[in-house]
Amino acid sequence: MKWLQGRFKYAWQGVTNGIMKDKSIRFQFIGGLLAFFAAAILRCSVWEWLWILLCVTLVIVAETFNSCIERCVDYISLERDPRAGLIKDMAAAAVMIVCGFAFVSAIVIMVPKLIG
Ligand SMILES: Nc1ncnc2c1ncn2[C@@H]1O[C@H](COP(=O)(O)OP(=O)(O)OP(=O)(O)O)[C@@H](O)[C@H]1O
Repeated sequence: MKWLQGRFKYAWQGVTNGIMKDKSIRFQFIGGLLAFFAAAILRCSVWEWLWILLCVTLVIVAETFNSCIERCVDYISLERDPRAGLIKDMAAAAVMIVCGFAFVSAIVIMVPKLIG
């Protein structure tokens, strides 16, 4: 049980440090809160809420991994190197792909409610 508490404490530290110290993670958290706010205003169904929750979770997880990879690369070396650039670009691509999925989901769920 103590082991589990320790794990949770360190993971929670990771969440708070991510929000406080990384502007990209903070930005995605704020975006997620806005998505929840929109879902509440538009009276989304339980399934729509779950889909929005999935999108927000995926985006925040992808951004967290992206920031970790960027920091790992910078920790190893701050020198410019095409291999370092490729690693960072691929990590950023993962975020962009997930954001694309979330954007399409938002259009499909929310636009019909806004129109009619
Ligand atoms: N060491 C490096 N060598 C070569 N190219 C790099 C290097 N570091 C960054 N780059 C290039 O610059 C881009 C931006 O990298 P950077 O680390 O500034 O991330 P960022 O997306 O601006 O995130 P943040 O705003 O959180 O710093 C990378 O995607 C990569 O193309």
